[in-house]
Amino acid sequence: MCLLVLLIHYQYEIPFSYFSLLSSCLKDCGADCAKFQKSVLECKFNKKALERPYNSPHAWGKTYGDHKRHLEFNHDQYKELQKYAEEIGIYFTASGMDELGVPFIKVASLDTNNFPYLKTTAEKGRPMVISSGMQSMETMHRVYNLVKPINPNFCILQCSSAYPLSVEDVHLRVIREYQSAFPDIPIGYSGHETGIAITVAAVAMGAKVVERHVTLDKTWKGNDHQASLEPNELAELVRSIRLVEKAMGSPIKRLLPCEMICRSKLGKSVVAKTKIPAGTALTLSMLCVKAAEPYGLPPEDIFELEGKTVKRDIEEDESITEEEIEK
Ligand SMILES: CC(=O)N[C@H](C=O)[C@@H](O)[C@H](O)[C@H](O)COP(=O)(O)O
Ligand SMILES: C=C(OP(=O)(O)O)C(=O)O
Repeated sequence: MCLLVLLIHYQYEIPFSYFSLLSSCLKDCGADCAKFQKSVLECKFNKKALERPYNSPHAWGKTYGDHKRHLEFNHDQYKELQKYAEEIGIYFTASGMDELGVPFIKVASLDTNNFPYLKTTAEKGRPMVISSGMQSMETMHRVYNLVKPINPNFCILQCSSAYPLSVEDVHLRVIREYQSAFPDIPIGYSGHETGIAITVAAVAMGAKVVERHVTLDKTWKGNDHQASLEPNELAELVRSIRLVEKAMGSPIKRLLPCEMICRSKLGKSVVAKTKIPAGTALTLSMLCVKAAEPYGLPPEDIFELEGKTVKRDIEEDESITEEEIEK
């Protein structure tokens, strides 16, 4: 069974007091990890970008800088959240930080082509989860070639960065491209679509790490809420993922023990269409295919029976078994 880490992206627009509630809910739903975003805005944006007016209905300030400052947790709040995650037994991490001692570092899509940051992060030696929204395949090859020699312990997530993401923009097939281009690392999926079906399909395609945003209410103000899952959907997603993981099973196609009951009732055999006296050389016109008692020769071998002789008289409608055929 594949190892699946479910990353949960908290919505930072939610009042801080809701986070303990969300954390226990994530734990109850069976998620493995709660993930946040953390940034030092002056490092992430230049002055003009912070001063840019932000007119979105989801804006929490007049400029993008004011908006982002409103949303950012401080260090103590992160420590508190980390402590709570520890208490309830769920992994805790964030994109863009490692000073809190997280088990792995998430490189958010916006930093994936930030090669100095990527190099420094890889040099820390922690496992990395690198998302690929807003990037091209060529850039992802360069990301792989940069990170691999420094830190082989990383995975790449297919991701398209729009909120909510429309179905046509998901491109699950990129998962296959990544799997064949980078066969020695796990490939995953960071989804911003609505609902759970597409994320479950990503797991069926072999995604080993899954990230979704989570919220307590999709109608709340904030850019990502609509693309997030509410607790009942999250629980359903985890259940469905675990189910699909099990159902992926083995690539070996064979008759299963659980199919024996059905085969004994409905499985087809070679049956005599007419009475066949001992010593007769068989022709196809003497044979037919039926569900029969006892179970006889498999019908897929019927053409090989032509010309073979039978050892004893066989009655019309009787199954033909291996023992009755001359070698
Ligand atoms: C690419 C990236 O960072 N995407 C993040 C993760 O998916 C998002 O949470 C954005 O931060 C969010 O959509 C931005 O919304 P606003 O601009 O309203 O703060
Ligand atoms: C933006 C993030 O995730 P992604 O790029 O996977 O959407 C993030 O982790 O902050």
